[in-house]
Amino acid sequence: MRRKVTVGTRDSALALWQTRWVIGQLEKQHPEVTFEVVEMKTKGDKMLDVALAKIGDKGLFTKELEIAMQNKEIDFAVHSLKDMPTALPEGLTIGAVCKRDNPGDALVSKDGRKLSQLPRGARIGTSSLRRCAQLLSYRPDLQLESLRGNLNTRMKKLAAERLDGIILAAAGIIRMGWEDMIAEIIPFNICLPAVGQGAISVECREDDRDILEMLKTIEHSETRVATDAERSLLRHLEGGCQVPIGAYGQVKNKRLTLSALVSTLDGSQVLRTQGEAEIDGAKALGIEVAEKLLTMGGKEILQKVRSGE
Ligand SMILES: NCc1[nH]cc(CCC(=O)O)c1CC(=O)O
Repeated sequence: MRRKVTVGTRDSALALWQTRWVIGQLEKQHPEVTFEVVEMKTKGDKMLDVALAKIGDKGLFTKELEIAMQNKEIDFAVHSLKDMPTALPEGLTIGAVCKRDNPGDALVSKDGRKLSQLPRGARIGTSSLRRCAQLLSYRPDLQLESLRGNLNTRMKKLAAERLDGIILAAAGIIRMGWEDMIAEIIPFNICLPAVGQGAISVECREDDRDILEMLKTIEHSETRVATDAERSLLRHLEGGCQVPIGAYGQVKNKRLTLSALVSTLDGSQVLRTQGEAEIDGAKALGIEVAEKLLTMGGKEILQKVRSGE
């Protein structure tokens, strides 16, 4: 085993927290190894004020790290699985998917009100098409305002822009130590999470045996299986950030379930379905549930959203 390992990460507070967490776990098993952290800015970090759906680039938060990995400047990179494209660049692989934290979306509101208690026409900050569509479907009176930036920036905008609330991934809020600010984890029947939400992933070179071996110690097989199903669904729908798509996989009693959703941007049409399979059938289940959505009318919805109608 090598003595020194170089780890790439974005430089946001959340990314650094996640990277330190991964290194902390690895150090328990490999006290002889020194981990050196290399902070990098990705294109997504340089365009933090632009709506993701408008940039529409795959690998916005990963590409620079991936190039550094291919060039052997870093040995592995720590990501939020949610930010990873479903197709990886040549020669790279996901060496570990770690145990998922709370996968839900959380409401942080002005005076701790829950979603159902917000006044009519309340102004809610989120730039995610998936969150907007589902919130509008539940409460068409809500006014959704664009909200981008790192978690710190978004939290500050709650007060600065006098919003009634903002929606963020629960996992991110909890990792930053702001759990007390969560008014409500929004139930999945109202807002189904993004593919991979709440899971940290580690990407590395697929031929780097030492690193692959090392990463096995932080792999969580149930999270891997669940998120494999979600990512397979997203790949089949050719999702990305331009279409409201939600999915949540879960392993219970050695069975895998996958719930999924496709919606129009305004939440006027929301399709939901689910499926179940053995745990070794994650990829096939993702495709099966995606196909179900497409035949239920998802095909027309995807066409509508993509053509900008
Ligand atoms: N899109 C940015 C992003 N990527 C991962 C997380 C949260 C952490 C996670 O899902 O593991 C967030 C913040 C958010 O969506 O509020």
